[in-house]
Amino acid sequence: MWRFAKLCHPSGFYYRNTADLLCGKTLNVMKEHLKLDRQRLYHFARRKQISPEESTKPRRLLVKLSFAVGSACGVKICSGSISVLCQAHKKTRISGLILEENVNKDPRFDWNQFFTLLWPHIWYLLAAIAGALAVALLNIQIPQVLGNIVNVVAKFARDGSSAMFNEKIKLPVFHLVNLYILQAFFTFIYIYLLSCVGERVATQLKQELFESIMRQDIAFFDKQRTGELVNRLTSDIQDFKSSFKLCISQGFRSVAQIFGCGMSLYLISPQMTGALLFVVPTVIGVGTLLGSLLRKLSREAQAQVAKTTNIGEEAISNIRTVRAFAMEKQECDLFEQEAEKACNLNQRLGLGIGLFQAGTNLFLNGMILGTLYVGGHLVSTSQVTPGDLMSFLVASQTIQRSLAQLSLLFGHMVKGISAGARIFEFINLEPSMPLTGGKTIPHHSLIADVVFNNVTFAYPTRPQQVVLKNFNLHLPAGKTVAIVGSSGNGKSTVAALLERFYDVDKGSISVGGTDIRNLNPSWLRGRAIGFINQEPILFATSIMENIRYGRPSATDNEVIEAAKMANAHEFIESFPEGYSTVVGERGVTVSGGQKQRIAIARALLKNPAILILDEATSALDAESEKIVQSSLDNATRGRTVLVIAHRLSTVQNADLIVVLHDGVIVEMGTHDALKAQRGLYWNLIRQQEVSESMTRNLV
Ligand SMILES: Nc1ncnc2c1ncn2[C@@H]1O[C@H](COP(=O)(O)OP(=O)(O)OP(=O)(O)O)[C@@H](O)[C@H]1O
Repeated sequence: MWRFAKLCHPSGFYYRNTADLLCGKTLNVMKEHLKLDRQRLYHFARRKQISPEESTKPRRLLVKLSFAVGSACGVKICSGSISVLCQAHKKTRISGLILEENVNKDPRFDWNQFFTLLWPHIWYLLAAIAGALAVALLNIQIPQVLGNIVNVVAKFARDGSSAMFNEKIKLPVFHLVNLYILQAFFTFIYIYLLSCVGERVATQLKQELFESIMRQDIAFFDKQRTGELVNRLTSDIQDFKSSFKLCISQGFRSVAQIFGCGMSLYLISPQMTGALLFVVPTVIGVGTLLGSLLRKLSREAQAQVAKTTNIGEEAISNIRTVRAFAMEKQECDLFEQEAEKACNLNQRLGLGIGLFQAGTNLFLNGMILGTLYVGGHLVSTSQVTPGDLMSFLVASQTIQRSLAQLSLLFGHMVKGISAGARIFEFINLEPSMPLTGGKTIPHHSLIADVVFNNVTFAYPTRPQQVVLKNFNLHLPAGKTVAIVGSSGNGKSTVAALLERFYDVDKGSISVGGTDIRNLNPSWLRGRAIGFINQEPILFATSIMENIRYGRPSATDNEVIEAAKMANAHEFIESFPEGYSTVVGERGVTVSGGQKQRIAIARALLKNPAILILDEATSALDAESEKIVQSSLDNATRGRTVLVIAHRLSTVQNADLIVVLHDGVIVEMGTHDALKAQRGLYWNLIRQQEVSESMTRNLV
């Protein structure tokens, strides 16, 4: 219970009663019925702004949570009981709803997480801050030394003699040179150390973010656009890193200089200092006011930049489709439009930051003029020396520069904080389906019969459309079962559920007698199941590495054996570079049939007990189909096979053929038995025969 309390809130205390409430039986009921895990439930409660104080009152939390879930589901909830929540779930799919809640439109920057990230580098960071402060201290002394030099010069000018000038001037000049050398040394130290910390932190963030993205559910990728994810990995990390470095280096230095030089000013002339005093609070006040405005604008601009990147990325990665439809101009126009919007937003942001900086500079220059006027008057009445006036001017200019730098930093900080908030938000996303954990079955004892038991499923992004309804299917070990039916009836969904890309809403799927929800998902996908689909994706590396992707520990000989089994060895050997041939991005430099055979070899290398063929030959011409089909015949021997096919001629020899219509099995049997029934299967065969004969006639 205490561990849960800690999970709920970093400080670990607030949620003690909530933990009481959600633990044990209640939590189990919720988890079972609502598919909520603790983290997601907590996140949901947070998104609905249920404050820690409220959550110490269990009943109020529950009522509020029920109302939040209820109103989101369109269910009227009159009491805060768990059973009502469960009823709400029956009417709609709360798991989908919670998923929607996962990505916040306006993420907050988590300072706790930020400091945790910095903690391992604390000594480097402290040393860098100390270096920056040392530079500030040296800068504070410079006006004083310059003042001393001016006083010496003024004295000789008054006396009208240059005797002993060198002796008198030597000491302050020597002091100044020392200050400059030390300043250079400490500048080097803090910039170098800060670069080290900045790069380490950025790399760690990048790794954590990438890991988090990689472990998300497939449903997450159904919703998120690739461009936005890439943007977070690149420009958000870059923005965060540069603003972090700037804030630490210039922030500390500027603040120290403002205070140090402020003290010097006071010591030189309290009257002149008094006039300056009201400037700092004014600048800070205006800065805070403009802050929230610029933050909002910065968020909008960054989101628009992400959108633009996404459009560009999509067009580039699908360049063949773009070219085939002669859509280059439209793509360019769309990109231009979005880039223009991003440009406008960034220009408005620039305008805001520019106005702020220009205003600050104008104000500060006016302040220098005022100082000169008042200072000149004090010198003329001998209340201060010319050296003091010089010191005062240089010190107040140092303050001016520091304030200007702070205002500049302000823009960077705004950008960095919103980039950081988005990065942390994605790092903290908890997938509803873990990648590891659960049982693995030793490969040799895996009796891979597969049973779909009363499965009902709708995609999380489209919860209203139930794709499979009470779907029951038994795939006996070592047999081939084919699923046929017209397009959009849920055939590929069956394969996706068996791979556990999504969890079923109702019912269960078992492999070798074990519910796949209790199996280790990585083992299930990585070892137990092989998957070959219509358009396999190859990586832009060598054929050897592409096949080895099936089992990274495989030796070269094992790779070659798998290629032989997939009828791929011959054509690979015919390439001048053989297995070292690089296939280009997404495998563009090999033909469709060759790509398919490489993919079969890749799947065979796993030696999976179950093989899914999702329209594996439908993209090929008759000639290639024959070769690939013979590779598949090799591949399916001794395995439990699920075939999804459009071309019915390819499944005639299956042990069982299942006809799917609207997510429901309407016919089931062997090819001959189904043909004899003269039902939907027979109709599908006739439709296909008609279209094939029409094609033949056309040719
Ligand atoms: N990721 C997804 N998110 C939401 N809906 C989806 C998703 N994938 C498929 N669907 C929908 O689920 C339904 C079944 O799709 P599925 O791909 O399983 O059909 P299919 O029978 O394999 O079709 P085809 O033969 O054309 O490949 C379709 O209405 C489709 O629009």
